[in-house]
Amino acid sequence: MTESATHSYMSGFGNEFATEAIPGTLPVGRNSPQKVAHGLYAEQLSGTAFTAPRGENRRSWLYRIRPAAMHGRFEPFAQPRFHDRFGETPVSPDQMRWNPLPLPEAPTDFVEGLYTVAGNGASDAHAGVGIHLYAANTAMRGRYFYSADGELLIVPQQGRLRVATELGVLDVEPQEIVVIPRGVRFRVELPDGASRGYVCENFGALLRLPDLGPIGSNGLANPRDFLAPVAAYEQLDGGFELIAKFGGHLWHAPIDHSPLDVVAWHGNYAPYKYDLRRFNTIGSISFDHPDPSIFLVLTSPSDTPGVGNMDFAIFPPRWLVQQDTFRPPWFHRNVASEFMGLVHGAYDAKAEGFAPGGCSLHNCMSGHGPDAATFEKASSADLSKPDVIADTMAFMFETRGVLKPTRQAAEAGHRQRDYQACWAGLRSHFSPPR
Ligand SMILES: O=C(O)Cc1cc(O)ccc1O
Ligand SMILES: [Fe+2]
Repeated sequence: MTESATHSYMSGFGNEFATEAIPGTLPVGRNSPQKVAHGLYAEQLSGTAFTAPRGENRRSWLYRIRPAAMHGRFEPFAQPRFHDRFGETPVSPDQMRWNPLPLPEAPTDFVEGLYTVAGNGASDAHAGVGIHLYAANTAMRGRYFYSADGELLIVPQQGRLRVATELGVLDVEPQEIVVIPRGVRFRVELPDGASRGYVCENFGALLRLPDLGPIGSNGLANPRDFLAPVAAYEQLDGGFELIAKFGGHLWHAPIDHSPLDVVAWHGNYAPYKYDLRRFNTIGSISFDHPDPSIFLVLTSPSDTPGVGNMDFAIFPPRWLVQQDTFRPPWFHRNVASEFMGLVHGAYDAKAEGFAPGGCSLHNCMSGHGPDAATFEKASSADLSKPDVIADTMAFMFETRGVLKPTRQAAEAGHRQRDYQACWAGLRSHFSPPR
């Protein structure tokens, strides 16, 4: 177990964990005894099909004060900025970029602050993603949320998050990520007040560590650096609200107690966090800039081998030593679609305009790459010296399907209408031999 400021964690990706806030709560040698210790209810939470292969099978057993079934009737919940209405306008192949989502002035909690940018697939078909931003300034009070549509990969950019979940509490800061499994109920507190970040709602297969192939048995994100919370429960009665995202719509139901009432749990379906600064970055030490798959942290596979429903890659600090090489990302067009965000610092393909908290979208086969200033600089850089890319953390949600912006994102005031101008200065240098 490792200690954070106030909470303990258990380490390892997808382990079979067992944790008790009150010792002696977990049944021994069975999951569902006739009577659970301390008068608790036993409840199974399945994240994969019952019959999924053992290596992919995820479920946890929760021992709780009241079962999750206990709440009032769901009614529609109005939060018009958070939804699955991707591609309401014709999806243009334009490269797109946005300034950071403005921070709210009125009191806004995490759920109220969610803002959908783009997405693909369909949550009810368990394929695709929703990509959202959040900008919030107040803790969720008396309110709990879960998404039945997908697991939530949260990438804070400004401000720490305290994520109190059914399975325990996670403290997360910028340059860390947290993943909340589909269905897990949680509340977000904002210890630093105004906070902003990115969320990938993964409708597809659960995120997992990629295979390492010839890299070997270590490297990239190492399993032991993933941290799951220890059991922590609150025993609270009151007039609370349970908000659900289900089928692309938001719903709320009254609940007369806190659903974060799990005293002990065991299993391998749990929230986790990971510090991106622990990533063991691997790159070229000879020539050429490698494909960004070398920077893969987590992947949600699709049904086609080697093709991700969603890949989460980062562009962390690293040394560049390649010889006879244009060192920054090359110009390219891909079959995959790329949503990028910047947590911290500057990104090595863009000298200007890609601000921390901002985002960009380069869809299937839309040409992109270094801006004109980056190209000029890197084309004449002195390659006899290594370059260090320090103090930076960019990331990419890369998807198999086209990312369709929402109307609000396509028409947003913070969209950079002149984004294409960053390549306008790339002149023709062609001089054929005479
Ligand atoms: O477009 C981008 O900036 C992301 C990216 C980075 C890289 O190093 C190689 C390919 C790629 O798509
Ligand atoms: Fe790219």
